[in-house]
Amino acid sequence: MEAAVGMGTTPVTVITGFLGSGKSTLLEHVLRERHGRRIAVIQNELGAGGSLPEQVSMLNETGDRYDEWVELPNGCLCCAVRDKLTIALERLMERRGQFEYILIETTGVANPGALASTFWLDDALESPLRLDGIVTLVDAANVLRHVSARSVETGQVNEVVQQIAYADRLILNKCDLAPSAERLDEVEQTVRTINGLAPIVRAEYAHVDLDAILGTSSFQTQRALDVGASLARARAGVLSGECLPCAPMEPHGTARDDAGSGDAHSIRVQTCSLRTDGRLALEPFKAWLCDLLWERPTRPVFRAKGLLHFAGEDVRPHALQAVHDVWDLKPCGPALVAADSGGDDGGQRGGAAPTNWIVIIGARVDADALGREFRGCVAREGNGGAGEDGAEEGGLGGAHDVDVT
Ligand SMILES: Nc1nc2c(ncn2[C@@H]2O[C@H](COP(=O)(O)OP(=O)(O)OP(=O)(O)O)[C@@H](O)[C@H]2O)c(=O)[nH]1
Repeated sequence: MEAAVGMGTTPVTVITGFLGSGKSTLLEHVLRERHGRRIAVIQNELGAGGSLPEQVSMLNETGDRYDEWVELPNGCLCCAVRDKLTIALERLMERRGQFEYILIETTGVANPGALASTFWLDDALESPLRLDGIVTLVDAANVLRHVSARSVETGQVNEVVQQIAYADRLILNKCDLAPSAERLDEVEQTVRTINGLAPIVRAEYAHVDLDAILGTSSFQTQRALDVGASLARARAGVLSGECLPCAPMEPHGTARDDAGSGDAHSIRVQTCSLRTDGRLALEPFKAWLCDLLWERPTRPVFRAKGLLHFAGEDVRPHALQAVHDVWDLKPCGPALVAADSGGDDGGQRGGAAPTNWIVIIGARVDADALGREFRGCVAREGNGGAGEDGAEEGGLGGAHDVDVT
C-alpha cells in the first residue's frame, strides 16, 4: 500500500457495487486486516434509517463493533443525502489527526460519478481530501442479469453499468457462486466491455490484497468526466449497442429514488422497513422468506436484511442476509439478557418480547402486505412457534436456482 497521504491530503476510497455485491463484506475485511492505518468509515445504506443496517453489517458473532463510524441518514449518497455527505466529511476533517484514510460505502444504487463530483465541486473539501479511487464490487453470480436488464421506453443506463464504468478498481466477487470457470470468464469479459481500463481482481468474500484497492491514486477527474459523457450519450441512444452492452433497463421504467431527490435511479428500487415485536416461529418465517424470494417474479426482491429473534432454544438474535434468491440466517451478538418469564409466554422464551427488523429492497414492493405477512410469522399457538426449537447452530441458508444468467 502506498505509504504517503501526500501533501497533507487525506485519501478517500469510495466503495460501490450493486445491492448485495459485497461492499460491507469488503469493509469488514479492510477493517480487520493489519494495514497499520487508522481508517474512518462513512456508511450509507438504503432502508431503515435507524440502527438496523449498522447492527446487521457491523456486529460480528462476538458482538464487536468498530469505532469512527459515521452513519448517514436514509437516502442515497449520490443524490438525496449528498449535502449530508459533505457535512460528514467536513466534520471528519475537524478530527483529522485521528485517522489517515477515509472509506465511503455507498448504497447499492448509487451513481459513483455524482458522488465523485462532490470532491471537485466542493471548495472546502477539495484541498484537504483526495479521491484515491472508486472500487466497484461486481457480483459474479448476478451481474449478467443486472447489466442486461432492459427498458425499451427509457433506454436508460442502469446503476450496475454506471458503477462498473466509473470504477478505478474492480473486484469480481462471489466467484465461489459461479457455476463454472467458463461462466466466470464470460462474466469478466462482459465487465471488461463496460470498463476496459480498471484492473479486475477476482475474489471470494471480498478477500483481496488491500494494496490492490487502497492507496492506488487511480482516480482521474478527466476520466470520470469522459465516462460521464459516454454514459450520457448511451442514455441518448447514441452509443446503444456499441461501447456499453447495457444501455436499456427494466420495463418498469425510470423511477425517482425513494427520497424523491430529483435524481432518477434507473431501476425502480423500492425499500421498505418492517418491524414487529415478539419471537418469530422459525418454520413459518422460512416458508414466507422462500416464497418472497423465489415465488414472486412480478415483485422481485433484490436484497433483504434483518435482525430477528426466534422462539425456541436459541434466543440469540439472528442476522438475515438475502441477495436475490440466496439467503442465510446466522446468530449474531449475544442473547438478549432478560428475566425468564417462566410461564407460557407465547413462545417468547428468553423474557421480554424483542423487536424484529427486516429491510426489503425490490421492485413493486407492497409494504402493507409484507408487513402483515411478517407479523404473521410471530410465534403463537398453532403456527408451530411456541416452544419449538429455534435456528440450528451455525446458521441456516437457502439457495434457489443460483445461476449467473
Ligand atoms: N457466497 C458468497 N457470499 C458472499 C460473498 N461476499 C459476500 N457474500 C454474502 O453476500 C451477502 C451480502 O453481502 P454484503 O457485503 O452485505 O453486500 P453489500 O453490497 O454491502 O449489500 P448492500 O449494502 O445491501 O448493497 C452477505 O450474506 C455476505 O456474507 C462471496 O464472495 N461469496
